[in-house]
Amino acid sequence: MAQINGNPNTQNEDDYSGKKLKALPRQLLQRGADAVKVELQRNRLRQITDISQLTNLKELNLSRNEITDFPVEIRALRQLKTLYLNQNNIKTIPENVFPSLEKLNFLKLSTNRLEKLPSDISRCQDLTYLNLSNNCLKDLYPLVGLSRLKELYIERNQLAELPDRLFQNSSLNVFKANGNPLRKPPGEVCAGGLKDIQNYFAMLEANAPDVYTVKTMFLGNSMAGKSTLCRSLKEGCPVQVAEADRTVGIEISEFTVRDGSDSIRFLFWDFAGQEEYYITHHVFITPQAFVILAINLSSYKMDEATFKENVVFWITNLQLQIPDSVVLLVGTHVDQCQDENEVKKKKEHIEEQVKKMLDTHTVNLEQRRKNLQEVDDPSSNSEQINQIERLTEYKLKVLELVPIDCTKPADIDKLKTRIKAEVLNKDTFPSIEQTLPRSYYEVENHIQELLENGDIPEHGVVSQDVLLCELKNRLTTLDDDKLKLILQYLHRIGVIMWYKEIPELQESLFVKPSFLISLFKTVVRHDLVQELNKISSAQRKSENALVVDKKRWIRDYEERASLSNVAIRILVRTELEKIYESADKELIEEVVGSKNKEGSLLSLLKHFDVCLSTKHNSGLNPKANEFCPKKDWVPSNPTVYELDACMFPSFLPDNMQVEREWGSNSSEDLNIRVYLMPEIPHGFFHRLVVRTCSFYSPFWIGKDQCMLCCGDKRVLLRERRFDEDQFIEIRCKEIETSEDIQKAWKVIKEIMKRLDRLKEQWQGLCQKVHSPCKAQDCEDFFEWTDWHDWLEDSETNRFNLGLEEKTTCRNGHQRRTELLFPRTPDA
Ligand SMILES: Nc1nc2c(ncn2[C@@H]2O[C@H](COP(=O)(O)OP(=O)(O)OP(=O)(O)O)[C@@H](O)[C@H]2O)c(=O)[nH]1
Repeated sequence: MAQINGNPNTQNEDDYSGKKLKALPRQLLQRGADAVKVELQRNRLRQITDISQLTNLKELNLSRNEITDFPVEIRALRQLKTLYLNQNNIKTIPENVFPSLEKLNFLKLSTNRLEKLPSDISRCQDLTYLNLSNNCLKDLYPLVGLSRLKELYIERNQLAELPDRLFQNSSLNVFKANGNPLRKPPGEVCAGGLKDIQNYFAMLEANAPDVYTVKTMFLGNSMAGKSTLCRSLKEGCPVQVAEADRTVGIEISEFTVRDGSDSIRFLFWDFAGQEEYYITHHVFITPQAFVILAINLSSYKMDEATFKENVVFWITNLQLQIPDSVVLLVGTHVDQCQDENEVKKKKEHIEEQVKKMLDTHTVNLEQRRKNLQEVDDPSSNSEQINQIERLTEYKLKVLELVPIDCTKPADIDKLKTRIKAEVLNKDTFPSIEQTLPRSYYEVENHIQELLENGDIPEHGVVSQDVLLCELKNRLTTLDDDKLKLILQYLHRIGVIMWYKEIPELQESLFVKPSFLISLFKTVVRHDLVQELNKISSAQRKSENALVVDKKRWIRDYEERASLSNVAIRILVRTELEKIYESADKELIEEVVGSKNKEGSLLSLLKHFDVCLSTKHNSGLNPKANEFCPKKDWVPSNPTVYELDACMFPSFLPDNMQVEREWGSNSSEDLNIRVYLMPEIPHGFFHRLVVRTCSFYSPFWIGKDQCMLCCGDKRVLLRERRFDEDQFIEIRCKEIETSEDIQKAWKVIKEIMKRLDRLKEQWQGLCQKVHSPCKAQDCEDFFEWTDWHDWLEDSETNRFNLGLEEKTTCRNGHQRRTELLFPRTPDA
């Protein structure tokens, strides 16, 4: 059949995708009843008229167009089974469309501007897949009654409540709802999945109380007054914190404020301000948080450098990690400022600079969105455009600065009143109110009682079986399954810790999070060298270590950020004995491990990418499998237990070892640059290194470089932060044969997969992938837009390798394509 625009692959299939169409092509309409499947995605369609002529249409793809009004004519397509309308600008769907679509079973309406669903959508009784993510929906009641629905996606809408009848439907097996201001059930319940939601509704009483819970994080530079604020707010009066009593790691506390009949429960997380601790902050920073950013006003100088140090670092990190958080600026040490005028000026300076910073952020986002839309085929960038649009909506809220003197009761009161008012403001905190079944509180209260009565050891580490048994004795109506779901919820809100996903820790629960944190502090601390120096001869001898061993532990830590496992065992044991006087042997062994078994502390530190196992004396991971020529690479078991030491890449002083092993760069190196915008987040590179090196071998790690060996090939990973363009470079050396190329791309793919997964933890981060032109002095590059498809693609042959096609840069230099990307331009 002759066709000018479309590509009829089969007689019934009409492919008009990506043709910049503004109206339906005549040829298509002429097909009338012959058309069965029509692809019109990635065009510029705004209105869809005359489509009712295609009376036999079974599948219609109108995604990634510019449709604003729902195409009502669709109602005439009675044979329609599959309909894609995602990534358009549809605001409403009229009534009387869905009752006619009796056969429709797949409907994708994600990324539109829908505020409401038509009440008759439930008449679409065959619907099994429905995607409504990225809209502005507030109510899902119209979906009740869709009895065959199996998959429902409603992420990132404005839903506060979900209808319980929706979950009485037994067919539903996939349900995703993150990114909504949910209170019934709360987001932390939904995060557990369908079973948790069903369980929640099954337990929810008609008169279940509404509570306000606020996770409050105290951030700011060292000595800014965070602990003072935290403790004073809790006590309701000024509390003096001695300078020597610096926060190590994180401190957790809790208190409740009453406001008439309402009570607000605050969970306080006081983060230490010294840089050494930043590497563990990501473990505890969670979404939907209220952040109190403390700034010492007396030492604040009204210049760029102090603003950067005291404010920019924190706000940028929050913007990247939890862009929907609310930040209250608190200026401390007012009593040490000269007069009110100084306070006033400093407050104005900080607020002005913050405003500028947030405005620049918005302008940059807008600019980036424009750039992505102005390309020839904007739909190829639609994922990134969506992300930016979401970020523009999820603005970080920074509230007016409260200047206080932490030594004055009236000021503590003033701050408390201000915090209460902000927390109860629905515009600032839309999802602070939560409705929970009583049994959720009961479980929590019983755990506290068990701790107080000594039925759970003081440190709060308890096995799953013991805890379940104790709770079942007390709460006879709850079975194991229900209890486990409630415990998981308590883990998600940070009241207890239960890392079910770490095999070594599945069976243990930490019902006192502060205990776990105190363990972290024993090895991640600013004064670790001092602590190592303090190790006594008796402690040394308990591990059969000599004085020279102790000296080597200190030297290795200082020079290579490598801490011997023996030293870790001694430090943790000392700490446990200090806290609990006579800590039981079993606990010590569980936490610190032994010569043959890794303890839970190391499992956790590794799980959170804080450190990785190495040999004490080298940067090598000798147990990992090598990537051998002519043999498919098999990753080493990531849980391999190394006897010797842990390396903390964030604390490495230099790159000397890596540079020695790598040698010099060559213009022939395979070279990929992953640009991260607006910047590479603090800690990102080292976490990537930990993830990659736990899998590959052997490796050498430096301050901002890391070299991996795969068979006889060397791969370099490095962080480049020279100017505003910050990127992570992946280079591979000595690539000659087609086999070399294949192998190198396989390694790069593994690294990029880890990078991509890690990036998910920073919602505000965007990325671009380039391969620079290899010609000398040429500054041109090739942009790689479909790298994401490559990562997802399980059949590597979709991206052809080794076809010896040539690619030419804008300056006319040619290179074989597979040396730039793992694909040919037309693949
Ligand atoms: N005069 C005065 N002293 C304050 C004020 N706020 C805090 N301080 C003192 O400043 C010192 C540091 O306060 P902390 O609360 O320990 O500071 P931090 O931010 O928790 O410090 P890190 O633990 O290092 O992260 C303490 O000695 C406090 O007593 C204030 O408003 N006025």
